[in-house]
Amino acid sequence: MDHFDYVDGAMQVEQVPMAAIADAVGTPVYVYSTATLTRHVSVFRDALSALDNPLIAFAVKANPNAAVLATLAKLGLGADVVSGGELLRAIAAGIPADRIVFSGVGKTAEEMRLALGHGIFQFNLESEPEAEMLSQVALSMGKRAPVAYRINPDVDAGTHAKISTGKSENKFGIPYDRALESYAAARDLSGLDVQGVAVHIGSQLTDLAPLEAAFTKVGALVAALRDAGHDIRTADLGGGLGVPYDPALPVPPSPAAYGEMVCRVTQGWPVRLMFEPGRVIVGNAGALLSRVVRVKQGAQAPFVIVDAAMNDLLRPSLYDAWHDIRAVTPVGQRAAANVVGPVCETGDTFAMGRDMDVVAAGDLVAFMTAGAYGATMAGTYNSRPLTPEVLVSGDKWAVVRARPPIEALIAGDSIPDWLAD
Ligand SMILES: Cc1ncc(COP(=O)(O)O)c(C=O)c1O
Ligand SMILES: N[C@@H](CCCC[NH3+])C(=O)O
Repeated sequence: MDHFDYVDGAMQVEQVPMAAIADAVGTPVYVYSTATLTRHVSVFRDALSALDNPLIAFAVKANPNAAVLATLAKLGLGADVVSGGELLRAIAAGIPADRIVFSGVGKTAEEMRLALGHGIFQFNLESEPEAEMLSQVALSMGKRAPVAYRINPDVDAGTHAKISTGKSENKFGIPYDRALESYAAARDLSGLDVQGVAVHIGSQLTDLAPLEAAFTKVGALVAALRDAGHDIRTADLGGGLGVPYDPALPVPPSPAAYGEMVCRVTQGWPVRLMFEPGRVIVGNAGALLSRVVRVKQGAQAPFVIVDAAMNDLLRPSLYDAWHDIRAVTPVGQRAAANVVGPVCETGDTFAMGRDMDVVAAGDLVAFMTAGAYGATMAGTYNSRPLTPEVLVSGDKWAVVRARPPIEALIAGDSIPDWLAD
C-alpha cells in the first residue's frame, strides 16, 4: 500500500516505523502519510488536466484534521463543507473562501450568514425552502448568494444503501423532473445569483456507469437551463469515487478512468467544472494503529481483542465495511481470527473468520485504508477518549491531534446544584 510498507520486517509509514509512533503516543492512533496525500492530489488533478481550471473541493467530512486540511490547502485544493464547523475548519487551515462550496440539506440561517460573510464560492441548495431562506439571509446582509441546485437524478449508485444519495427516495437534492420549475422560482429570489447545477449520487462507487448516467442528466439540464435564460456557469459533479479496500474484490475505476469519462461526457459544456472528492484523496493515506490486548479462545476462531473499537473506526459496525488488518511485525504465519474491540456491543467487530497475520497479546496491528471516514466519525462511547492523530512526512512526524485525557471527558459534564450535596 502507498507509503505504508515493510522495511526489515516491520511496517513503516514513509520513513517512520509504526512501532515508534505507537511507543511514543500510545494506541489506538490514526497515522497519515503526507506523501500519499500529495500523490493522490496529483493523480486526481492529472486525471482532469484536460479541463479548464476545474475546482477540486476536498470533502472535509472525510477527514477534517487541521494538518490534513493544511496539507491539501498547500496543494491548492478547495473544500466542500456541510456545516459551519467544517467551514471554519477549512478557513482556519488556509483554504480560501473562493474555493469553498457548502452542501447539505439542513443549512441553518446562522450557517448561511457565516458562509456569506466569508464570501464562499457556491452554496449547493437542496430544496426550495432552503433557497427562500438563503435569499432572505443574503438580502438582510445586502448580498447575493451564488448558488447551484443539487439535483437528485434518481440514479442507483450501486453502493451501500446507507451511503447512496442519488435515488428519489433519498433526502438529497431536488427532483430532476421538477428542476426547471425550481430554477424558475429561484430566479425570482433577488438574494440569489443562480450560477450552477450540482450532483452527488453516493460514496465508494465502484462502477463509472451510474456516475456517467448522472453527469449526462446534469449536461442536459445545463443546456435546458441556459436555453431558458439562466446564466449557468458551473457544474459540480460531486465526489464518490471508490477506493480498494478488499483485495479479493475488483479494483474500483482509477482516477484516470474517471477523468477520461468526465472529459468525454462534459465535452463542450459551457461551464467551469467542480469536484468534491473525499475518500479517494485521504482513504489510503491513513491507517489506524492498534495494539492487541489479548487473544481469547473462540468457538470457530480465536478472538483477537484489540485496543481500538467501534468508537474509533465505525465503518465495519455501521456498513459491514472491510478494512485490511495487518500485523506491524508479521511472524510469517496466517490463520483465521475474529478481530474485535473492547466496547460492550456485539457489533464492535472488525472482522470475523478473517485469514490474517497471526498476532499475540502486545503486538501492533494496522487497520488499513482508514484515512477517510475514520477519525472524523469517532466518538466517545464507553467513555473512551477520542482517538489521537499523527501526520508523517518523510522521516518527520507530529501529533496533529492529541489524545484527550479522560479527565477532560469527565469535566465536560456538570452536576446541577440540586445534586451537589
Ligand atoms: C455532497 C457530497 N460531496 C462529496 C462527498 C464525498 O464523497 P466521497 O468521499 O465518496 O468522495 C460526499 C460524501 O459522500 C457528499 O455528501
Ligand atoms: N461515512 C461513509 C461515507 C459517507 C459519505 C457522506 N456523504 C463511509 O465511511 O463510507
